[in-house]
Amino acid sequence: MSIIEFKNVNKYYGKMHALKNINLTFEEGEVTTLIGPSGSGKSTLLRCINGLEKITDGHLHVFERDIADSNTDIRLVRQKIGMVFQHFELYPHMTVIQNVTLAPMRVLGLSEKEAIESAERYLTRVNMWDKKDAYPDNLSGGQKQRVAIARGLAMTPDAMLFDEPTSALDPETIVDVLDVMKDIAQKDGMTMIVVTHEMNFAREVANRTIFMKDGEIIEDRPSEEFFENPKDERARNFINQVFAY
Ligand SMILES: Nc1ncnc2c1ncn2[C@@H]1O[C@H](COP(=O)(O)OP(=O)(O)OP(=O)(O)O)[C@@H](O)[C@H]1O
Repeated sequence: MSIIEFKNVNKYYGKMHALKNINLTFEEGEVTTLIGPSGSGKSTLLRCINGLEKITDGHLHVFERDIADSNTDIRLVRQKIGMVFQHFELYPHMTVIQNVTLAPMRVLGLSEKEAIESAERYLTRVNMWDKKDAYPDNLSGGQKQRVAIARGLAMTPDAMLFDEPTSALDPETIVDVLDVMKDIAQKDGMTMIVVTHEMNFAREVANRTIFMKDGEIIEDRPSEEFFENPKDERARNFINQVFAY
């Protein structure tokens, strides 16, 4: 059974047709990258999955719940799906450990002791336990993003969405974040959907690559095959451009 299912999904922002008749399914344990030029609808597609954007028409089921149905409790869906944003979205007035323990205590009902134990496990995993008492403003972008990933993992999600997680980072910190993501994909078998411009991550870590342009899915194939031989000219041009330097 697919965990995410798009059927004839359209999304408009006013007159802008951002997603055009999307039909897609995602399976448990898959690592998928969404790639394509700026403005092709990648973030919109990702954000529809956890209800941050509303679809205009069509059907979208996530963990068997109809996302477009106003009776669906979107919080239950979000509990199962972690989200990592480009700009981290950490609470600046809270320390690292407070950021990571907040939702597990409030939403999952963990005691403080349990939440701290869990935070230790995940912050150690992303090599940030030694910074547990630091405030986000005193961390590099890459460190903040690793905390954001630990915060997502601490909710023990069934899937994780990443929206350009390395686009706002200095080049020297990108690799640390990608290594953490690779580790989660390979050791945990986490279901991951990653919007990224990091083609080497797409090629080497993701099982599947979806290439989008102008709100449409142009190619959707195993990453190895896709990068070996993009079939569509638009995909070929894109790949040639991004690997040109
Ligand atoms: N909140 C919004 N209101 C109006 N238009 C929007 C909004 N969000 C996105 N768009 C438009 O929808 C289209 C798809 O945007 P989206 O951010 O999904 O693309 P993307 O492929 O993720 O691009 P990028 O790689 O630049 O982040 C773009 O033309 C964008 O300008």
